[in-house]
Amino acid sequence: MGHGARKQLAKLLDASERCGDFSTRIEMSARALRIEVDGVGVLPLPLRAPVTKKLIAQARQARFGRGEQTLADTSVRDTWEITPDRITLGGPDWDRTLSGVLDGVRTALGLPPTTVLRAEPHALLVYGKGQFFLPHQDSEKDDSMVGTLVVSLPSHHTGGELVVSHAGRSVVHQASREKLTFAAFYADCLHEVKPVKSGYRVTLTMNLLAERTRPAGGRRWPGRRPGPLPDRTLHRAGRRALRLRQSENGAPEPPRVPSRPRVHPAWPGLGPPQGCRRHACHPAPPGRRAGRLRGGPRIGRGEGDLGRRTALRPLRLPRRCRALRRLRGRGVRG
Ligand SMILES: O=C(O)CCC(=O)C(=O)O
Ligand SMILES: [Fe+2]
Repeated sequence: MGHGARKQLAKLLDASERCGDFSTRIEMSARALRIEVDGVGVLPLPLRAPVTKKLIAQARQARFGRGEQTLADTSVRDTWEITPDRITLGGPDWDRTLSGVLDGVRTALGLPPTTVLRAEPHALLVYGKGQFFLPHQDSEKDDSMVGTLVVSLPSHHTGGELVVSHAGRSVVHQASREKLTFAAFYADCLHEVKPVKSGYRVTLTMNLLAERTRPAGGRRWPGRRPGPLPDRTLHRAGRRALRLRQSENGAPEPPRVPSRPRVHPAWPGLGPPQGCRRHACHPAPPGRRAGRLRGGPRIGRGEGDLGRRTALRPLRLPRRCRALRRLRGRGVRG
């Protein structure tokens, strides 16, 4: 990792010591990543239109989950998708860069230093002009998933901002044209991709997994093998992070809603790819519904302002991750 990148991380770590946030963003040199896609080859970064068009030729319409269904509905999600089994990530500095980013993310999100984060590729997404993804939450594939890491590959484009919201606050992540942009957020955050206005936006989405713990001094716990992060450890970590955020924001504890059954994996027939994460979009409760995802008036293509976004909030609570929701007493899943 270069000097500049190290300085940037140090600054980020320092700043975030004081306050864990629900989303964070880090930029890194594009030289850190070598990304190869089956049928296209190694992607030259920054991406240019001819290569991006080759990616689209290899992609399929992206899907999402709603209730028991898996849908490809371009009024909700309009983007191209390449599955992770067709992507190879590498480069001499990639592992070190990613691990530095994950350290920064862990600290910025207010997770304790004993948490070890891992990022697992989920999909390569290509958004052309007018393409978008309406507000939604990402589902967790297992207990260790705590959030999402979106790696935007550098490309010339306008629009296509990633807007992440939680407890009445929103942050907007605009991808760099020259650098890799890493945006991370907790799994309970509502987020959307605004319509791309020009050019192409290309992202690699990754599941953020909290896999094991290590002692604050950097040594492994004696006698412990790496494995899933114990639930209770994650509960405590998230509870502290949540309290910190709530006391800093003055935000009230979110209301509780009844639990809903889990849904089936969102890739029927295809078999769940490794690291599959489901996308769930849920209409708001009746009475608060300004637009519906199915039937009746629809939300405009990606034009949800904050009010509309609120109206489309999922029927479940903000919660850090599946492991943490027991903290709040409810297993609510879309
Ligand atoms: O492309 C992005 O920035 C985010 C995509 C997304 O939200 C998802 O795949 O769940
Ligand atoms: Fe998402």
